[in-house]
Amino acid sequence: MNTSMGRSSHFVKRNAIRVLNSKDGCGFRRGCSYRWKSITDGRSAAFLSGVDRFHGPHPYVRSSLVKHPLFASNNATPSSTASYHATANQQIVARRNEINRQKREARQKALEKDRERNLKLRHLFSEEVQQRHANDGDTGIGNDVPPMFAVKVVTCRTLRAELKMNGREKRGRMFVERPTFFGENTMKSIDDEEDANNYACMSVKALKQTIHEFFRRLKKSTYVLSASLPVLDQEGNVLMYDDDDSEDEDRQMLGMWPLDTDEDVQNAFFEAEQFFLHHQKQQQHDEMSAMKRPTLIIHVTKDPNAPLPPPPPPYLENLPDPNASPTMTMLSFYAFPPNDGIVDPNSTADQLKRLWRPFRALGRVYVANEGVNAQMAVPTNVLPNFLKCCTVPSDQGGELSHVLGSYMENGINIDPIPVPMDEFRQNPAFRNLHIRVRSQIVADGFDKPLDWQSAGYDMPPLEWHAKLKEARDKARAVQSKGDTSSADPLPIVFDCRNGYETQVGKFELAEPLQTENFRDSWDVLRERLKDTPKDTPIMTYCTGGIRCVKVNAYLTQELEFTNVSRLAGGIIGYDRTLNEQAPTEEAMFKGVNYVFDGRMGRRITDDQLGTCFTCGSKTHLITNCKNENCHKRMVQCENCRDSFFGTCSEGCKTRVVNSRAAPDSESNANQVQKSKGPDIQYTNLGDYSSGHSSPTPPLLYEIELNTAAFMPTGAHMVSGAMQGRFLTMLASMTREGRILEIGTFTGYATACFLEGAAIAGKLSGFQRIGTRDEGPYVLSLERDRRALGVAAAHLKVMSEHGMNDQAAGHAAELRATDSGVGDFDAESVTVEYNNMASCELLRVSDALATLEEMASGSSSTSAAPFDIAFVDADKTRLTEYVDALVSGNNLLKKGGLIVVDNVLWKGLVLDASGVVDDSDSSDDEYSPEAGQSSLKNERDILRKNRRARKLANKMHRFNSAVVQDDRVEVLMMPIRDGLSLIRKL
Ligand SMILES: C[S@@+](CC[C@H](N)C(=O)[O-])C[C@H]1O[C@@H](n2cnc3c(N)ncnc32)[C@H](O)[C@@H]1O
Repeated sequence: MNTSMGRSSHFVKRNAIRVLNSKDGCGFRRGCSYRWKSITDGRSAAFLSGVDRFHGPHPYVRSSLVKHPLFASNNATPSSTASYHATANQQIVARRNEINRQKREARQKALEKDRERNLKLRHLFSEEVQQRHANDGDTGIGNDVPPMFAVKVVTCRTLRAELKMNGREKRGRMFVERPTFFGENTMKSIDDEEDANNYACMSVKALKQTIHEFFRRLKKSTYVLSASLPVLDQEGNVLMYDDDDSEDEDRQMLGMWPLDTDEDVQNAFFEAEQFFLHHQKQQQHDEMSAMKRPTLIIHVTKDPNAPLPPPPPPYLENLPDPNASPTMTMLSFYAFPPNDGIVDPNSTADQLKRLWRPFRALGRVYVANEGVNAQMAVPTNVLPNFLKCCTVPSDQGGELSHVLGSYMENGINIDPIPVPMDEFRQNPAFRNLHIRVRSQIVADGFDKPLDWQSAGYDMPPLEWHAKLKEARDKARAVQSKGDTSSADPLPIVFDCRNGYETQVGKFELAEPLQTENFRDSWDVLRERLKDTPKDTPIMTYCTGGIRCVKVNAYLTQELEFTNVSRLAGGIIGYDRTLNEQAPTEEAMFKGVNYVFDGRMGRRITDDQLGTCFTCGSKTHLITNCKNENCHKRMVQCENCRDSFFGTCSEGCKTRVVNSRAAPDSESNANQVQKSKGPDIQYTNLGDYSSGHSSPTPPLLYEIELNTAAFMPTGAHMVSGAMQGRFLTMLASMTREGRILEIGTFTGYATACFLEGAAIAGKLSGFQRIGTRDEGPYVLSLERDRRALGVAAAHLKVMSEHGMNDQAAGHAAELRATDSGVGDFDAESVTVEYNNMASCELLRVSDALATLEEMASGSSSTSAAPFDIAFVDADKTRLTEYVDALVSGNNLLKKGGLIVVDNVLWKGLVLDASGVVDDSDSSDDEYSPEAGQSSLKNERDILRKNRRARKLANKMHRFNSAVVQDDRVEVLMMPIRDGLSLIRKL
């Protein structure tokens, strides 16, 4: 960029305040990289796709900039955090690569060995070698012996069952090279490595090694080998049989002899050879043997002297098969072991993994020095065993009593209604069991830990229920009759969950702390309680109880309150206890209990406390945006969820639609992330069209979101995805890619034109980057300094990073960090894109005046004529703009195209009457009135707006005039708010 952009003074400050006050935005963390999102305002979201520009912003939703609290501290800048994560990620990736490399090498070695063995076998099997052996007659007894032994290996039933060997592993055949010393009728002691290689299988060790290559599972067991000669059928074929667990004596009776020493092994092969030669003789005699080579049967049986495996711990006795469970049970628990806590969290995590493996449980478990925090799904048929495993004391075989056991406050919170397996598979709360070691099980932000053992009274759910009911009745009495007779003050009830959790459900009388993160609670509590007497009863609750341990420790130890209690087992415990012990009682908790697993929430009562993020109606549903790049958590009603395909905005919806419609274009750098899920059922043609158009580059979505954040009242003015793609297509079809834009705003259409101009330049074979005088070049005129500042930042990102996901990330950072965007205080700025096209943003006081100057050739701004002029500003003077563009050839080439936006003027051109009041000529879409009028969602309301009617009349007059102008040819297209293509003849 060839300009210095001024720091935004007024602008930055204004948004900084918005950040601090923001209640409706949220920064969030996904995986290990921080992602920044802003909640766009409803109206801009509705306008983002460009499908519907008529819908106004929803009054319930305010746009805001969002700042992640992590970055709020002075020393944690986004870049330092990002670099920290980058380093951590690099280490993980390097380690993974190293492991993969080693695996590859080992595999390569094994393949190489296999190949060598196969080659050798093939050679030995070759007719030539067989023939040579036959001719050599090297057995010393004048008969020919093939160079290979066939060895049939049979494993016993006990081993098969114990090692869960499949059919193919039960038995098999391998070929062994006949050792040369066999011809000399001698034994060989095989002790060095070379010998072992040359005489594979001629020692116990070598034989076992070869067997392991075919029967890999045997490695895990202790077994003994014995051998027998083959049994032949009447035609001389070797019979295979299933082995059983014969005792020693039986084995001898069956003609099996043990292979305990190397000598035994060699003798066995020797016997096999003799047996074969004997049969060969017989074959010559009666021509019946089908045995082609010496054959030995090797029996693999469990070693009777192997030590017995230790008995299973009591909790694994009679363990049913967890895979056969028809349901899953959701549960949660936490423990703060006293004294030194968990001394070695890593080994505890390993221990938990090992002990819980047989249960096939899923979930998310955190282990830290301070304790364990678990949310899990356990197959219901093994639940009793699992509970035993976690709770049995050490003297009864329990291995977890030092971390869980009696330290699990309120035991294990078990959801009373198990989830059927089908349902669980469709919408899994967890997919794996993740046991992670963390510095804390609940991040609190304290410099040093408090005493978690001393955290107020742990109030049983029914007592809590009664207390709350009593307080509610008292509060009602005070309200209705002004009865203040009671001496006891009402308790303060704190909902200690984060703001988003309380949106869909809470206890009556509760005051939500409204934090974005748990660690923000301390300031909120200190401020709220600063004038409260220390003996005021304070009751706290959260989802499962763990957060209240910390809150109450803070209230008692730091703020010195004396009458503090917390709901034992949290809302989950309350729900279960009430269901089990007082099912007829009306629950004091209303709505949905938000939970941190795939279910998102458990409905406790039918009350709908939430407000739909999209339409503002009441709902109890909470969800995450289905656009995986966004994933914003939001309250959204069923209707909006269906019409937005589970996404939060038109922008995200289009991304999801595009990504599902383009399953094969993954290699495209601009490809948006592919979403999983069922195929989309399109409900309107706009969605269908988006779904069947090439994906919009990710950068453009971020430009829309930035516009909503930086220029909320004008966010509806951006061209949007559908129109933007159309403009790119038009620009790419020109010969030179020379585009003039009137009305840059935040640079959405400018970016589309620049993209198209670069394509045009490439297709036409331009060798140099375009300039004012020739080649692919976009000139965009704008008078608003703030809009230009935002546009300049966007085009800089595009110039440096392109339009892909990475570029989108940089653009998203602009609104997240509020940096790099300021009022434009230069005259112009030029950026280059793709080594092909350049783009100049020019600040003007009036675009029409600048155009007229350029047309006359007198201006310093003059440029070679353009292929396309996009008129997207100053809608009351369209006739003058078209005039300036078509008279003379300085501005627009002969045959060039003028594109005029908004020619249908929100549909009101239909109503346009013959009475046109010209008195108001100060049109500007980006005016306060325009912002206000677009707040309203219905055309009828617009009809009542005098100014809107006047503008519609003007537009109608322009449309009627231009179609009669014989210097041009017009095609009006009902895309979005109407686009007229006006070709200069
Ligand atoms: C509809 S917006 C442009 C939107 C943009 N082309 C896009 O697609 O994202 C109109 C812009 O024109 C600018 N504008 C209006 N009148 C103007 C004038 N006389 N001279 C220069 N700019 C003007 C406004 O400040 C506003 O930013």
